[in-house]
Amino acid sequence: MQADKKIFADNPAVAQAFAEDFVAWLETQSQPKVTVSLSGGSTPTLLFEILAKQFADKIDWSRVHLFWGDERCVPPEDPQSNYGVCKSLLLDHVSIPESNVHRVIGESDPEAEAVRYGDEMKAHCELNADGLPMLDLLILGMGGDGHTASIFPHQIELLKSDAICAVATHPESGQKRVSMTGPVLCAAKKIDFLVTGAGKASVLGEIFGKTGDWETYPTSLIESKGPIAFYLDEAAASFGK
Ligand SMILES: O=C(O)[C@H](O)[C@@H](O)[C@H](O)[C@H](O)COP(=O)(O)O
Repeated sequence: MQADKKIFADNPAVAQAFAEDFVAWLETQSQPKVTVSLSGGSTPTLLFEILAKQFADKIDWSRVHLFWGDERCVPPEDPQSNYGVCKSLLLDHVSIPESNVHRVIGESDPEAEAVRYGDEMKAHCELNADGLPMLDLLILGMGGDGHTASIFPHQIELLKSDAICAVATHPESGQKRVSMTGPVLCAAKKIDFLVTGAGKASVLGEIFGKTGDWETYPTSLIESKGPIAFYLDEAAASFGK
């Protein structure tokens, strides 16, 4: 994996820096419609708050179309819902048209929703030569087991799926998720990982050093024709110490 590492003091500093870079990047995008896929979990919550508090009126939200790299198969009011968390921290505080928010319908049947969401992505994203949706920006997180989106090590074959989205299962809880698959993640024009906390350091060290079990981590195998950057706090980046 060829990736640029941007290291900041702590999670708030990562979120602030990424928010500023995101706004600056948006200004470089000349296309009328910009497609952005958000990560889930806890890491991006600070970013959502900063975008809502500091940048609500500095972004032309009418241009921004939001997707989710993965979603838990729960209704939006469930605290586990990635969309639900983003709605309460960001979407309810900015003037983004509802039609620009492409949530995974977590309360639907997972297999049917995986198909529907793939179709929605194809309808709203530019397609590459293989007919895959090409996101302008893909924001990803990484779990302590090296998973990204909801592609976990025990289902690493989802990195090669020929479906746009697939139903994944959390290895401990068994929770079903709808996740973008590897080819779609890797089709993105630009990929930014937000990874913070000491719990991610050892896996990151294996990934960047190509040591230990690095090849078993889905995050290791995310490639892109465009730039990949890791926004890290010092705790996550402490593998180099
Ligand atoms: O739905 C999800 O959980 C994710 O999208 C997942 O890939 C997440 O980014 C990582 O598990 C990191 O989660 P934390 O930010 O909570 O550490």
